[in-house]
Parts: sequence; structure tokens; C-alpha cells
Amino acid sequence: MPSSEFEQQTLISVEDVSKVYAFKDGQNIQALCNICLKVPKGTGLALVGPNGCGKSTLLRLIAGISKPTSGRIVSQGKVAALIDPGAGFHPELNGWENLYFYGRLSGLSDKEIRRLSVEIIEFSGISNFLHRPLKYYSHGMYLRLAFSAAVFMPYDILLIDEILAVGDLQFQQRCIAKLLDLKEKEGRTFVIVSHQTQLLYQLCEYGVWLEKGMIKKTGTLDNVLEEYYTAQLSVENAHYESQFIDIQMVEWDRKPSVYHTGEPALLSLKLAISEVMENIQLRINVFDIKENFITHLDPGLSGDSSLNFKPGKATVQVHLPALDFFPGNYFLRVSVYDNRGLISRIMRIAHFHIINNSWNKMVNAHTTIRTGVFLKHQFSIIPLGE
Ligand SMILES: Nc1ncnc2c1ncn2[C@@H]1O[C@H](COP(=O)(O)OP(=O)(O)OP(=O)(O)O)[C@@H](O)[C@H]1O
Repeated sequence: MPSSEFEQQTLISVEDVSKVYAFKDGQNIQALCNICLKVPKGTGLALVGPNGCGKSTLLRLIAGISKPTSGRIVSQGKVAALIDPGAGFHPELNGWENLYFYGRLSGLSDKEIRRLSVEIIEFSGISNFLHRPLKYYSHGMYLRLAFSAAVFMPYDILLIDEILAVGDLQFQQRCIAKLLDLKEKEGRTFVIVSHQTQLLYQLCEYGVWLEKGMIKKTGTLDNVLEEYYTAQLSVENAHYESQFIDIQMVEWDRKPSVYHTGEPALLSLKLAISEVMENIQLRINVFDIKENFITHLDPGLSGDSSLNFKPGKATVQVHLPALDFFPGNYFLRVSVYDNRGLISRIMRIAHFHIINNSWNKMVNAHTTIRTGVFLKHQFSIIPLGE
């Protein structure tokens, strides 16, 4: 993210911030190193990166929960944090009392708290439990109350650390809708740490990729995620070289390769061939990011005959009329076989991301975190009579 993109109406300015955790045994951990970034009003900024790269530390510094070792953070507005859900809540107090307690901590008058409480309780969906002490709440109920209270309290900047992944899916969707509403209507600003691409795409336009406490890339979310996932996947690329055929490039028709469920796509494979090759079988396996096998594509399955190549370069195109995948991140493994067996293979390549669209609202409501192939289907009820 070049800072020029963030020059207007900056709400958070992180200026050359470093954070070192010092341990009693004299050891130090440099969690953040010379971080500079600006977050403009009314935008969503996603912090991405591998475990331990400093995302939560940065959020805690912006929230003022901990102090930078050097540099400074300037926030132009009231910052609310959903980092430790329920921070500011007391287990012995009941739900109502906690809302008042929390509201007063946020600087609200009792009258304002009373007005907001009606909305908070309705949104949380746990009105029946509000007279009970918090210590008897289930974890999910606790999170619902904590999230609802944080979202409805007045703030300019909301910091969210993975918490949206915790609630049940329906509540999660409701929270996302509410946050989007606040962003659009009131210009609220979000900084979000999440490993859920879908969620990030829903709430954020910009991204920062952190690596070992340093900024690796900043920019639009599309560009940042594209490079982040590419780097993750290429770490494990393996290439069985064949002297007759070389897979030179496998890529989607869209960059970054982000598609909605059901959209068409075109996959291109560039091959370099050194001799006549007949009866070649091409197999493309699709995996999700956790390496679960999802499906495979090969000319035999689609009714095309096996492929024959002359020496030179060739491009094989695979037309996919509908990428019917659940939202998530996927990658390919491309293998080439001849009559004798495997002759060339590329692992973990051509990653692609599927995000929701509105073609089926029911699918949207229930598919935030699952990967897999979406089978078009229809249910019908056949009455059996009396
Ligand atoms: N309170 C702390 N005391 C000491 N070290 C800490 C503390 N909090 C974080 N660290 C260290 O700082 C580094 C960055 O941690 P941080 O929690 O910010 O990473 P993260 O990107 O949020 O990771 P994850 O995705 O696993 O949540 C890690 O090496 C971690 O061990």
C-alpha cells in the first residue's frame, strides 16, 4: 500500500513502529520492525500473514492495549477493539449489568446505554439469558453479547482479531451485514485480522501482508492476497522434469484469480515439447488450501480424446463453464501421463479463490468456511398420502 493511496482523511497513522518483547532471561523477540502505514476513513484494511508474523501485536498497538518500543501511532477517532472478546465484561454481573458497565467504560450516559441496549439485545439474540450472570453463558453466547455490544457502541475505528470466525455461521453473516452497513452509512473504519479470505473480501478493500514483523506488501486486497497466496504455494512447488515435455506455465484467465461461485473460467497450460508425443493424458487435480482433494479434470472425463503433440510449444486450454465451488482457496496439481505412466508433474500451482455471489442466497448463508464442489440440485417432496 503506497502511502499516497492513504493520504486522504487518514484515521490511523502508524509511524515507523517497532515492538520488541523482552523476556526475563534476557531474550528478546522483535515482533514488529519499522512499520509504516495509514488507514483512511471508511475503509477496511486486512492484515494477513503467517502465524507469528505480528498481526495481533499490530492490532494491540493500534488499540492502545500495548505500547510500541519505538515509533508512534496516531489515531484520529475513537478506537474500539474486538481482540479479547468480553474484555470489559465481568463474569459475576448479568448481561444487563454488563452492558451498563461496558457502556460506561465507553463513556456513554445511562440514557444512551438504555437506548443502545435495546438494539444490542435484539441483535445478540440472547435476550432470554440477560438476567443470568455471565459466568453461566456458553462461549458462543458470551461472544454474541461481546460482539453485539462492541459493534453498537459508538466508535470510528473497529479492530477485529479473528473473532468473527468463532460464532455460528448465521450470526457471523448477520455481523458482517451489520459491519458493512456501518461502513457504508456511517463511514466506520475496520482493521481486520483473519485467515478467512471470504470475510476479508466482504469487509476490506486494502491489505497489508506482514512477514516476520515486517511489511512485505501493501496495496489493494486483491493484489496483496494474490502475492501472499502465490508465495505460500510456491514454497512447495516440485517439478518432475521430463526430457520430452515441460509444463512451463499454468494460469487462469483472471488476475488475481478470484471468481464468484458459478462463474466461467479459462485455464491455460503452456507446454514445451521436444518430440512427437501421442496419447498423452493430462490430469488436473483440484485441492483446497488444506490439501483436501476436491475434484479432477481430464480430457477423458470430459469426453475429449487423449492429446497428441508435435515438437514445439503448445497451449492447452481448459474451458470451465461454471466454477461451482464453495467459497475458499484452491490450487491445482497438473500431471502429464503417456502410455508408460507419469512423465511430468507440477504440484501446488495456479491457486484460485472462490468468493460468494448472490445467485443463491441460501448457499451464501451457509457456506462461509467450507470448501468443496457445489452440486446443483433440487429437492422435492413426494406426498405419501394419509
Ligand atoms: N505478550 C507477548 N510476549 C512475548 N512475545 C509475544 C507476545 N505476544 C506476541 N509475542 C511474539 O511476537 C511475535 C508476533 O506474535 P503475534 O501474536 O503478533 O503474531 P500473529 O501474526 O498475530 O500470529 P497468529 O496468526 O498466530 O495469531 C511472535 O513471535 C510471538 O511469539
